Amino acid sequence: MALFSDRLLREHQGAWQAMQQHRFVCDIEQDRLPAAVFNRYLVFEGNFVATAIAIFALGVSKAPDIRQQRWLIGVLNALVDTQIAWFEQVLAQRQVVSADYPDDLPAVRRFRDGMLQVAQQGSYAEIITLMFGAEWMYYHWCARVAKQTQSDADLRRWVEMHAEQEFHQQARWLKDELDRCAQTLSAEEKMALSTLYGKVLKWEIDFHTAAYAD
Ligand SMILES: Cc1ncc(CO)c(N)n1
Repeated sequence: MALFSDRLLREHQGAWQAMQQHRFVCDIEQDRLPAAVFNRYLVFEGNFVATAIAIFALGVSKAPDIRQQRWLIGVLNALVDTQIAWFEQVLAQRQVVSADYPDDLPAVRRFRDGMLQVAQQGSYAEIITLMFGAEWMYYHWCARVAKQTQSDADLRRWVEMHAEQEFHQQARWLKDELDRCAQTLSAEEKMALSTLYGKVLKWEIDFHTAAYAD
C-alpha cells in the first residue's frame, strides 16, 4: 500500500530537492560555510529549538493516547536537556551574543509563527505533519553531509547530532505516526496536510537562506 508520507514527498519533490541542494547545505558539505553564517544560524536555530519545544508540548496535549505522549515527552526531554544545553555552551564558547543579531527577519518570523500558529490552532495530525516536514528533511541532508569533513568542530557536532540513530528514529517515528493518522482522514483532510507540508518546506528554505546576511 502506498504510504501517505511518501505521497507528500512525491508531491513536493521540487521543494525537497531545493532544500537538499540549498546553499547552506552545500556550503557545509563542501566545508566552506563562513563562520559568520554559522554563528548567525546558531542564533536563529537556538530560538527555533525553543519553538520546537512549544510545538511538541502542544503535540503532547493533543495526542490521542499515552503511547504517543510517552514518545513525544522523550523528544521534549532531548530538546530541553541535550539541545538547549548544547546551544548555551556553544554560543558562549563562540562568543555569540543573541542580542547582536536581528530578531525580526521576515523569513525567520514566518517559519516560527507559521509553525507555532498551526500547532496552537491545528489538529494532532497537523502537528505531526509539521514536525515530519522539518525532521525528515533535516535528517536526510545531515546524513549526506556527515559523510564529508566539517573542520569547525561545533558545526561537525551539529551535523552529527542530526545524522545519528537517535534523531533518525525520531524522524522515522513522525513518518510512521503520520501514516497511522492518515488512515482515518478524508481525501480533503489529506489534501490539506499535503498543502501544509509544502508550506513547511518553503518556510524551511527561506529560514536557511536568512542565515546569509547578503
Ligand atoms: C530549522 C530546522 N528545521 C528542522 C530541524 C530538525 O529538527 C531543525 N533542527 N531546525
